[in-house]
Amino acid sequence: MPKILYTKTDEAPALATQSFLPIVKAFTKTTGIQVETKDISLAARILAVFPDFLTEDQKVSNDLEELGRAAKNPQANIIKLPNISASIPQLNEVISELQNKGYALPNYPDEPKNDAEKEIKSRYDKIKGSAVNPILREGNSDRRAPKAVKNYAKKNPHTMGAWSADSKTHVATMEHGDFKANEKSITLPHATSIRIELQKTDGTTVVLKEKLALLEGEIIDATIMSKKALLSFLKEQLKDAKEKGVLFSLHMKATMMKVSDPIIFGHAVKTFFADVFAKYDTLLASIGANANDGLENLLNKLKELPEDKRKEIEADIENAIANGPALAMVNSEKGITNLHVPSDVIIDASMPAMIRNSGKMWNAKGELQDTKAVIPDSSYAGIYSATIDFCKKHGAFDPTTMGTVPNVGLMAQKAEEYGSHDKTFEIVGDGVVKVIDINSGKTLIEHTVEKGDIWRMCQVKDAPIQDWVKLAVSRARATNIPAIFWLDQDRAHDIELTKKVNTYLGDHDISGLEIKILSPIEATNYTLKRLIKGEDTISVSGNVLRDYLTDLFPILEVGTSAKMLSIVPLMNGGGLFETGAGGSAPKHVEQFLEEGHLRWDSLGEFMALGVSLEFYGEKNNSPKAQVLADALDIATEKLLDNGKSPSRKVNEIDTRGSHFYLALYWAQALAEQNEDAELKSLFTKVSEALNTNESKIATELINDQGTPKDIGGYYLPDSDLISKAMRPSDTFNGILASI
Ligand SMILES: NC(=O)C1=CN([C@@H]2O[C@H](COP(=O)(O)OP(=O)(O)OC[C@H]3O[C@@H](n4cnc5c(N)ncnc54)[C@H](OP(=O)(O)O)[C@@H]3O)[C@@H](O)[C@H]2O)C=CC1
Ligand SMILES: O=C(O)CCC(=O)C(=O)O
Ligand SMILES: [Mg+2]
Repeated sequence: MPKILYTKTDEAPALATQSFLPIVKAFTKTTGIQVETKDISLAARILAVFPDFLTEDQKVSNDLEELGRAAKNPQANIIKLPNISASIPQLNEVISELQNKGYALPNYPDEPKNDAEKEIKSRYDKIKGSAVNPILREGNSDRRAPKAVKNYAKKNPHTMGAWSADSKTHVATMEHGDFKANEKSITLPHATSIRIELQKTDGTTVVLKEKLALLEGEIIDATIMSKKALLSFLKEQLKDAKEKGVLFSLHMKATMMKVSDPIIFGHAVKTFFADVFAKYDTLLASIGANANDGLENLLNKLKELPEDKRKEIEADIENAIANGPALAMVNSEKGITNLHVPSDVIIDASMPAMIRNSGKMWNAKGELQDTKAVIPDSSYAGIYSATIDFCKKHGAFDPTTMGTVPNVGLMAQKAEEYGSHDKTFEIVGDGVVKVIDINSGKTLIEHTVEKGDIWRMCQVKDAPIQDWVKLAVSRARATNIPAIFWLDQDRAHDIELTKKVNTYLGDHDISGLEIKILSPIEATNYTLKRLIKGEDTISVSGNVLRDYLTDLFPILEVGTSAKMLSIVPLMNGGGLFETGAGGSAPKHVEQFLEEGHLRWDSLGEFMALGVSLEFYGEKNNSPKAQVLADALDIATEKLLDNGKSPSRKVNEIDTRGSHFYLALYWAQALAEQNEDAELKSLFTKVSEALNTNESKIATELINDQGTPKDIGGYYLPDSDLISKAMRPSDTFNGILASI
């Protein structure tokens, strides 16, 4: 029996699910469509891999593994909500919450002392960071702002901070010694297996990866970030930020690049607090303080020291903050800086937010200030400097007139950096890292390295590239919009990819289409020039740029990436429908717990459900599914037009109210359609009941706001408490139950 698999995740989206899913189930039930939930929350993913530490009734199924298998099934129909990609501080928090709830899980062993601890660490390391998306993404991505969303933004523009030509905001990126500069790439002429080893100058060899099977036509590349070059770059930038009087901010993706980026983040922390680390080096090591986990972790670890010592170090830290360049703040009221938690500032969302805010970030006084955005690796930093330069010249973008930039992104089968963490290493000693073909014994790629350098290898299989080119051509054809491949002829990897793009474009009829290959900086300028004229341009990009561009353009165009339609046509024939393009917005939970108001916008869920139902209808020859999908589309558009999206302020419509209005409009559209008499008659009654009770339900939902909420936990909240909190209208619940 075909099903729609709906994911239960974390934080705000998981709260929203508790209110939205009962509506979905009530509406689909009558048509025989089954909607099944799969729990891929961070807590469930941990419990699933530690059964040996749990009692029988605490054990849970491994839903992520099941979903990963389902994604390869031609029948797959998966709705995927954003989930937490956990940093180490988040991992420690969830473990401690679960332990307090009676789950006898082991601690995360930062520095494992024996084989048992190594094994535990390796289980946790697989859960850490972006551990869900790469497993489900068995296809490339098609993300765009639907017409209704774009039209709504044009009529109801979000605020955009003005830009001035003399803004001191800029991007700082490395000019040598980084991943881009050191990249080497090859395309494999035939399938083989490789071994990765570090041959140290002292004559010993460390095997970094025993064996990795590669397919014919697969592109691999390897590169290093030189520690020395990075440290001198960071030092220079700190000095320059102070001299120029701009905020120092670091923008990384410590979640997705879970091995490399926390190390780079840690170097920034150690460079900023160089005096503190020099003075207390051994002491800090003895309490297990790890700069890679951020300043907050360091401050927490200090609590293990005698009070006078703790105070002394805290004073030195404060002193360093006072004497260093001003730091960009994540929360100025609480004193949380850009260097506190590696997962607080995530580049895909943080850079667009800054650009939308006149290129400014918050300083310690809670005021906006020009910023130095430090993005150490220069592979992709240029797209942000080009956008910033563009804004300095042309002023802020105007949502009422600007065009749109849909994206076709290469990501299938862990393409490009996604998943590269199993092939990323912090080098333990000087020497040479070699990628060796096990069959021929030949060295395919080698790099001379120094202790502390970060070496990383990425792969892209051939079939995903073919699929990506095909998707790009089909989107260009369907929309008649120019499609630009963002590929850099100065990067070894992109040169290999370009050869394939040129070959595979030959497999398609591209007559009459405008298809170009431009470097990321050229592509940015080309796209932005068109954008301000109201012209649309498809960006066809690799995985990292897919991530960056699908927050950048949505945030500028429609105010948030939550409103994106995000489709992943799976290579085996199924469909994965991601909701929005953004994250799990932890700030929203905080507000919900304090004020009982949830501002999560579920538009992404509404649209994902729409395309999922449509896909269900086509796959299973189910006209009823199509009727539901068409009615949902009408309802979503009406919701936008009538301003029934969640407000940011307490005592105004929130996520729950917005779900109610979706249900009301969905029922109305089903009552008004004439394609399915059975659905028409059923939903005429539902629609009448919802209409009659509209103001009563809306009032019940608003009246529930304004007081703190207790949901019994953060990572593993109590499902009864959440359900109670998210479904406070008895009237609405009663009508749903009657369907
Ligand atoms: N696909 C996935 O599974 C993804 C998961 N993540 C994870 O999400 C977490 C937070 O990531 P971060 O990069 O900060 O990105 P977020 O997208 O969560 O946050 C950026 C800001 O965007 C706005 N926003 C995003 N989604 C919505 C929504 N549905 N409704 C209303 N506003 C929204 C909010 O702004 P404001 O509150 O100012 O209105 C929010 O603070 C991390 O754990 C990260 O790993 C991130 C990206 C994708
Ligand atoms: O997997 C993740 O951690 C983030 C994914 C993401 O940001 C995206 O796909 O846009
Ligand atoms: Mg993203």
